[in-house]
Amino acid sequence: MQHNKVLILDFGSQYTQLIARRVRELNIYCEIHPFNKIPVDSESYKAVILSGSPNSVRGESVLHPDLSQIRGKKPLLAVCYGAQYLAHFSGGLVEESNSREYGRAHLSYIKQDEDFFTGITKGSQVWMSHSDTIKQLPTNAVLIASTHDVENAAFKIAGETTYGIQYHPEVYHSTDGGQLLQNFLVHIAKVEQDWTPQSFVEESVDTLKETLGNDKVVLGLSGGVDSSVAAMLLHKAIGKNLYCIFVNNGLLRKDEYTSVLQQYEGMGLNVKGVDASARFLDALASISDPELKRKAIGRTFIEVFDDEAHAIKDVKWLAQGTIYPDVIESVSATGGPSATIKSHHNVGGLPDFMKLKVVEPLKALFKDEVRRVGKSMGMDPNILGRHPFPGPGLAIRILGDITPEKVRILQDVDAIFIENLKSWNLYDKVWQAGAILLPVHSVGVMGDERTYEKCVALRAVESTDGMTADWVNLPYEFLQKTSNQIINKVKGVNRVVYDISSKPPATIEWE
Ligand SMILES: Nc1ncnc2c1ncn2[C@@H]1O[C@H](COP(=O)(O)OP(=O)(O)OP(=O)(O)O)[C@@H](O)[C@H]1O
Ligand SMILES: O=c1[nH]c(=O)c2[nH+]cn([C@@H]3O[C@H](COP(=O)(O)O)[C@@H](O)[C@H]3O)c2[nH]1
Ligand SMILES: NC(=O)CC[C@H](N)C(=O)O
Ligand SMILES: [Mg+2]
Repeated sequence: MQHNKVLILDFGSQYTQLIARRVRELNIYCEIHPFNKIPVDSESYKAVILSGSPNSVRGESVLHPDLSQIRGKKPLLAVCYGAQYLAHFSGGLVEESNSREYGRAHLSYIKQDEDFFTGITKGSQVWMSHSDTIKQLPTNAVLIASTHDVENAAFKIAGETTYGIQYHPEVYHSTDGGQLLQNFLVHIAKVEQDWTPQSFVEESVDTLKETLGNDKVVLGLSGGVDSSVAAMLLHKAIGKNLYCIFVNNGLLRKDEYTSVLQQYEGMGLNVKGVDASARFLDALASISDPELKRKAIGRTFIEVFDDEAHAIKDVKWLAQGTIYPDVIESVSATGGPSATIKSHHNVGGLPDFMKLKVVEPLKALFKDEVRRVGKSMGMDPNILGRHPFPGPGLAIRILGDITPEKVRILQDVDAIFIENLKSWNLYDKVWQAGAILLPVHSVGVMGDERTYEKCVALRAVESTDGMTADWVNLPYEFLQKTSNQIINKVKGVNRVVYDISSKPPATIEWE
């Protein structure tokens, strides 16, 4: 079945992914493409949204796509830069605004009987983020909304289903933003809301059957949400031809290797556990630099995987749990190089010598959608609700070099922290949590004796996608009990601290 789909053209706004999420929340499928790479089958999209941009339509940094196949031919919604772009190139006037406008504003005027604003009333809060402003609309444009400071806050082009808005309906602080997107997509553009987890599962299974036929597929299973859901989908499509490999890299959480293997047993999956702890710890011996650690782990994963794949006769495909943010993070609208903050390990990017074709059934989904898809296949909520856990595992939470003793200490500390979060009903309220072993010794006193032992940090963050995050305000009493338990029970630790840094400027992991 061909879905109704919406095209989002990205001009590099920090909010472009949010536009996609809000559209998907309406059960409408959408794709983000760079503004200068409009898909050749653009006629197959039912509506188009132009994103905002850090650039300006004035001067040299203008981003100028050819919209001749789109404009006037299908419903078009232009947000912020998009709206300025429409105005500027259709005879309007865009100028630098006297005062830059960021944050909260309220609609002070809405044109009567305007379908675009059905269900939205004067006073509605909207979120602004711009320094240019549309001083004058094109002559064929009709003003449909204003705020106190921005007269031309929304307009439509007469005779077309083309709309421009200066504010950002995609950010959650625009209170009626979801309603506005629904008005535009469902009522004006008549896009059907047919994108549901059930339909996704049915169609993916059909497509996978067709693509993979009778071929064998190997999948790296981590116990995490993404690879587990990918495994279930593939299992539905190809059954016994799916070979899952779960690697113990010696850097998993306490007892995770056995508990995850047990969890998978109940799901009917064909999972092979490979205990490669010694190989990973060897590869990491005396390495302290974070990037070198990540590289050593990535390399060892590939070696282990290569060995295992060779043991399966005639395997043709490698399946991966890649999700949408992984895909779009690597596409930059303006093509500029972005800085490497951390080399994320992935069993992806396999070297050519492995000669496997890659299949990625979740590559169009956001994390919350992956969870919904898993739920619709009846998967264990304990797997779906798990906090994300990085592939390099505890290696990037042990600052400095790694020894089996340090791994054991951190596993014990982490287990107490996570167990307590669960028993205090805090686990599901936190997006990700873990402990970090610091390369610091400090003086303490235990039973009247001087100690000189290790210090651990606890970190718990809230986030939607890991791109930005804030530390969680955990109850003092919880922190008090947890710290006490850790120091009393884990030998070698005499001090616990709590990380109160947001991302940015810190990252979630310490390495
Ligand atoms: N211990 C492991 N054994 C086998 N494959 C692994 C292991 N750790 C990671 N991988 C592979 O690396 C991929 C990337 O890991 P990542 O942590 O981003 O995703 P995930 O574990 O599936 O989900 P989550 O983000 O919820 O942890 C996984 O999908 C999996 O294919
Ligand atoms: O599979 C992974 N391989 C990695 O190399 C890796 N590094 C960080 N992470 C996870 O990504 C999210 C963002 O982490 P940072 O703020 O530390 O960059 C957080 O959820 C991290 O746990 C990784 N996941
Ligand atoms: N958020 C945006 O799209 C901003 C557009 C333009 N760069 C401005 O500052 O007005
Ligand atoms: Mg993981």
